[in-house]
Amino acid sequence: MAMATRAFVGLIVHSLGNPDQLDVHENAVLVVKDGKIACLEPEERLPELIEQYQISEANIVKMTKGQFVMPGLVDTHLHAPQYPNVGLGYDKTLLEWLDTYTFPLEASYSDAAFAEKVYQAVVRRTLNAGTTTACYFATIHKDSTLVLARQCAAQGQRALIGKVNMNANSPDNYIETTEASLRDTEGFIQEIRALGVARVQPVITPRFAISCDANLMLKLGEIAQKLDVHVQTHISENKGEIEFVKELFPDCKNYAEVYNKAKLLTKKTVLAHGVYLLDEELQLLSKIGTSVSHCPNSNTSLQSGMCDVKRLLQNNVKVGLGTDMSGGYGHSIMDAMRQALSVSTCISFNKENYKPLDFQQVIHLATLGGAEALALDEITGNFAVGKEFDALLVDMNAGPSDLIKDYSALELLQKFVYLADDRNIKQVYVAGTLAQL
Ligand SMILES: O=c1[nH]c(=O)c2nc[nH]c2[nH]1
Ligand SMILES: [Zn+2]
Repeated sequence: MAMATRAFVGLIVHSLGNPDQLDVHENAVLVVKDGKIACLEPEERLPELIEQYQISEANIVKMTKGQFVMPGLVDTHLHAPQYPNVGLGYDKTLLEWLDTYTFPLEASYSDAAFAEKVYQAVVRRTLNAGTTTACYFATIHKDSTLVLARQCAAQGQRALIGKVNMNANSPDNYIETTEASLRDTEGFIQEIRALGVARVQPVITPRFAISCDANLMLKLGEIAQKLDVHVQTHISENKGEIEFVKELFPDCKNYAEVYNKAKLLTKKTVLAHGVYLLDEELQLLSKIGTSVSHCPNSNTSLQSGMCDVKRLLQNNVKVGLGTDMSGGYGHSIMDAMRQALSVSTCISFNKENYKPLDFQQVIHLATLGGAEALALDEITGNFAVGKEFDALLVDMNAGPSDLIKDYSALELLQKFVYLADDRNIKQVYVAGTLAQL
């Protein structure tokens, strides 16, 4: 059945690429045809557009006071298998946290039935919080990672999905040989592509430089190049981690160089955290077009440190937001926006003339910034004509917010950033299809 052509009428907000200033249309009409943005015009043109696009009355969504449409949220970094641990285990820092809580849980995804139960819940929970695009780490298990891909396909989430690679410094019950790691990675890429769902794609996922030896990383870099696949990993999250990487790779002048030597830094690579990246590393990322996923909740919860997003942006590094669940205790990019603001404010306390992030900038990072960070910005991230309609209908009359006076469009957006939760997300669309929440 052909997809209905729809019109959304009222307040429409998105980023055109300038993080400092959103593009706000107070009385607008957005037409969605075949799941894509057909036009964004002033409301006066509604009668003509109804005629031109043959839009039926039932497919005109008129927003009321307090409601608006914005692009869907992009989670550039989260771990689906860690969902059962969300909210647990923040008494340890990264390396001990991995050994104590995370690896034992992830090892249990050799059981695909367990994976099905968790992954169904993760996709549902994140979609319900407005995450229309998610970039997932799964585990080393190919078959249960495919379960996650099928869940995204079935529930209608746009996703990059990574079978994790780990052949070093890992527990005996959660490690793979180089041969198995490469075979299953290529097999996974073939099988996920065979699902034939364009919005669900693979991402090559060496866990981090501690869990993979140089040979495995180089082979993965070559696969990424050969098959034109996205890449994700972690970098410079924690001081102990950075020291260990230095010991393991004494010939590399910094952490980014380890990945660069392995051909893992590309325009389609996203690196999680980057709290302690050096200026020379930022210059390299900027030159290549590799991005950083900023995960403020995780960086605070695991006591990793404070990432200076302003500095990344000033160095022309692409940045998106990530929950890093369960390193972070939140599953929601609404939470990530708030935590990004808090961390940026804390950084400003120790710096002269430092202007912290503001609410418009975090909305940009959560939408178009995230899409750019995942190299998906030709498809999603804002309402440019021809992009897929990944969007939220937000209602600030619900949940924790009472609209007891008249608020301007920018005030409503501020309230969204500081107050909203899933009760404010009335509808979620991915590629024009309404998700069942
Ligand atoms: O926050 C993190 N979560 C993880 O699972 C992980 N693995 C390596 N480095 C990591 N950092
Ligand atoms: Zn992570």
